[in-house]
Amino acid sequence: MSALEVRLRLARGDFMLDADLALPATGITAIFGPSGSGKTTLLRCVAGLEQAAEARIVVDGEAWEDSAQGLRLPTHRRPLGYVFQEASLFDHLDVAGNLAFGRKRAHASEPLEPLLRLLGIEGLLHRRPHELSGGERQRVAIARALATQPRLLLLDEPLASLDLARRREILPWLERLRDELRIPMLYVTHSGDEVARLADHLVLLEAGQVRASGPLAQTLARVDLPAVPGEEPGAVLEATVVERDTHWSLMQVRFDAGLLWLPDNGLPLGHAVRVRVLARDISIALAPPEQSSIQNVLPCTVRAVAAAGHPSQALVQLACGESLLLARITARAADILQLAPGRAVWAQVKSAALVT
Ligand SMILES: Nc1ncnc2c1ncn2[C@@H]1O[C@H](COP(=O)(O)OP(=O)(O)OP(=O)(O)O)[C@@H](O)[C@H]1O
Repeated sequence: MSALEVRLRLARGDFMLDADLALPATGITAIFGPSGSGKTTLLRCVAGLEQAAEARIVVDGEAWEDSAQGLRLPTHRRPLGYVFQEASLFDHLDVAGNLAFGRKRAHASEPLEPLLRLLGIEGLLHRRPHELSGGERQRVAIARALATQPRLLLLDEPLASLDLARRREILPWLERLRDELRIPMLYVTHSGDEVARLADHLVLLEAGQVRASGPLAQTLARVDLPAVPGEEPGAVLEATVVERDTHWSLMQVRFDAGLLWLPDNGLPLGHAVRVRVLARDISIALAPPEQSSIQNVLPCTVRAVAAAGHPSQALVQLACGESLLLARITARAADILQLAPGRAVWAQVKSAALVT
């Protein structure tokens, strides 16, 4: 049995949302897809703010909605937290007042201190919302959503109204939530960077249909999924910082099957990182190159080859140990190299970056 079951069918004019998802009990599930694909509608249905013609929503064994049984809990009886794009805090209350709001009705009695520490807002309790930066406001909004001890946290583009600097500031806090909270989080986003950095599980929506739902790394490396406009396909590797070359400002990370040099961003040795390698930054050779400007060369096996949008392009899935990579090359090159599943090749990684 899955910890979070979401089955929905809802028609709205030409738009039809049709989802049947079994999602993990903890961690961040990113709901990703183009504008208008139904991401917000899906979240609103889970929250009971929108009524689907057919719905079955089960959280940790408890049915919140089951249209076949005539069951539908109203929103206020669903133990969930909801975080919106704009932090909707009460201006007339300070942070402490905002956090206290709703706790009584939810019978939430656990102390707030661990939550304040988790989001780094212990020092902000007596400030009013207008005395907070955008990033602090959003951290308080997340804390308020969690203060009622929900069984599910919904986040609808929580970083979309923040500038790049504020987004970078808040991402580490979201990573801590992902690693420490024991409830599922559904996280709607437009941003491939946020997906790569935060998600454990990825749901890809297209025109109301679920095109993919699966663990992040495997799903990002699929060659059969539609391109999301404005997003370059690419894979994510879980790695650890193992060495640095201060002379050239580089650091080396180890993933399960090899090593990569990346621009040094100062993280300490031993630190766990996610590395994003875009498909356009990988080229493929049949033999290890002897003299090349490319420092990162990995032995791989071709797993799949598929058309990639434009007829001149091919997308190649490569297995490197247990990890998967994606390469975008020309269809002509794929033909000349006779790339087919099982072929041993060398992936030259032109550039890889930490997800920041
Ligand atoms: N209140 C509404 N009344 C009628 N149609 C709506 C309403 N809200 C959304 N829609 C339509 O429902 C579909 C799904 O919208 P939804 O907001 O869920 O998409 P989304 O993936 O969250 O988009 P975005 O990323 O732009 O926020 C779209 O076709 C949209 O035009």
